[in-house]
Amino acid sequence: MSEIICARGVTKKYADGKTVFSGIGLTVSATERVALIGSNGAGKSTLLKCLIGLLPLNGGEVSTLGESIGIRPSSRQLRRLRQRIGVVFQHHGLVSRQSVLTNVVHGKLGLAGAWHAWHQSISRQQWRDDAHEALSQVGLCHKAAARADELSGGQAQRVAIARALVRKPQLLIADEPAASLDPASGRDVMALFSQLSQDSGTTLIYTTHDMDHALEFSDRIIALKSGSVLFDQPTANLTRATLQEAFHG
Ligand SMILES: Nc1ncnc2c1ncn2[C@@H]1O[C@H](COP(=O)(O)OP(=O)(O)OP(=O)(O)O)[C@@H](O)[C@H]1O
Repeated sequence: MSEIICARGVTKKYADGKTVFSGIGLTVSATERVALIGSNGAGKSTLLKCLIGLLPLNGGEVSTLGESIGIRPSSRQLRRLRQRIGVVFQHHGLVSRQSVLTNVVHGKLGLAGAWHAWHQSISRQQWRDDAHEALSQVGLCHKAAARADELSGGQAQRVAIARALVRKPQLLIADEPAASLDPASGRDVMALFSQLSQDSGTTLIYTTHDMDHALEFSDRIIALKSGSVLFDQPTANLTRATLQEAFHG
């Protein structure tokens, strides 16, 4: 299987001088579903952002989707990279007063030639068609005309997933996508992510504190602890007891 992420010796410090992690190495293969676990402050979100160029590194190298991100990636490299990645955060970040469809169309912004395309009515219709398709993938076509602030938390998170999918990404990144949802809605959202990534062969990397979500929806689990990788194993080799080590002591 081809590698789509290869990180070596990755070190990250924030401006206050605190080192979040150092010397992290990992690879992710195409079509893998990877759960990143660890207790609060372990550095999961920071590592995700480093892997996709949202945060600069202080040391080491990352190659993601063929783009080498060193300490100073060019803005062109970062733009190319971001066009091929869909990101979903814990808080959906929808524009509350706009329709669900418009929110999904927003996922197209930032793609190459997006503003030029928007000024051509054929492309605009194409974008709406793509947004409807993404909404049907998350089972919410019937909500296309609703305002975003009329949705439940679980529905809003599914719309955020559709907004990421409308870019037809090669890599889906989800930072605690279920953390603000009730247990049933959270599980539904994770099951949806997992299914969509398997159906389309899209690589999925997500962070979670929920051991069931890690065990049920990943092929591999990477645990961060005390600034380094505690373990990086196929999920089939792991038990709840091993996962607990990532959260205690
Ligand atoms: N912008 C920032 N400036 C300074 N320190 C930061 C910043 N963002 C995060 N940190 C610190 O970096 C460390 C790792 O934070 P990060 O959010 O990556 O951890 P996490 O594992 O995702 O935590 P959680 O599970 O609570 O979301 C924490 O100590 C945090 O306080």
